[in-house]
Amino acid sequence: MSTGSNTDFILAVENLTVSFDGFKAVDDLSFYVDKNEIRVVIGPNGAGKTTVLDLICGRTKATEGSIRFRNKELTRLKEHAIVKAGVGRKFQNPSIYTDLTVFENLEISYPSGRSVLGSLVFKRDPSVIEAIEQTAERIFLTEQLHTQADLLSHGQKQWLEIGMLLIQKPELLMLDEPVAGMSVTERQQTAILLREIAKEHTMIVIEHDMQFVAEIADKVTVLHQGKILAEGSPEKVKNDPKVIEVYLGH
Ligand SMILES: Nc1ncnc2c1ncn2[C@@H]1O[C@H](COP(=O)(O)OP(=O)(O)OP(=O)(O)O)[C@@H](O)[C@H]1O
Repeated sequence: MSTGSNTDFILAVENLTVSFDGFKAVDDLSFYVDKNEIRVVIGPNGAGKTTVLDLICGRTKATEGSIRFRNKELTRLKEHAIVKAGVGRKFQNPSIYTDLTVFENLEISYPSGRSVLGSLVFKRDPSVIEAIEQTAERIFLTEQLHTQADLLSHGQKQWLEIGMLLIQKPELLMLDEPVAGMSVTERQQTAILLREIAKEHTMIVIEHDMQFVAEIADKVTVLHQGKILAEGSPEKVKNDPKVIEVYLGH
């Protein structure tokens, strides 16, 4: 569990607003995330969850408000600069190189590792190999290290993409529905994996599966129409009549 308080938060989102042709998808939103916290964002379709992640990673520009990550203002930065500042994002569908092996996918993702085109004279650095092997072990893919990514199960592909993020050591990882399409066993393993990752990183996760949310979340933020409907422990949020009315009851 996170032991921090609002005085040592790593991410401070304040009065964040984005309008699309006058429609406020995110409306004067403020929330704070502690270091090593797993924050889960839930809410009905169209609540603004994905847009919040898009704003944090710079894919969408805010109309108003601020996003401070380790006291650095992100709203003025370009996407690549936000990645460089330590923010990694995984999208809903795995974006891995299907014709490469697990090893090669991780190698490409390693900072200053081999480029996609690769060079024939490229010599593998032992420290890179070690980082790849450690990451593969964490994401349960040691035995598949030299398997072509295309042949992995859907769940294993999701883990590989998490691994591709992890190897870049972002301080903040943002995951959009990481267990979508996974089997029950894969979900359980993913919960263990995320709790393990949270020892060294901070995470924001969008998720619908409330069982999974209860297993991983330190704190849950419930969005509705671009605003916070409720926030607190998974238990507190689950029993909130407003949350039951607009989301869980459906
Ligand atoms: N680039 C855009 N232009 C116009 N409208 C947009 C844009 N991006 C998002 N929206 C709108 O903003 C609202 C919030 O969308 P968003 O995808 O963030 O919701 P969500 O909570 O992630 O929903 P879901 O669970 O369905 O993914 C929706 O009404 C969506 O149509």
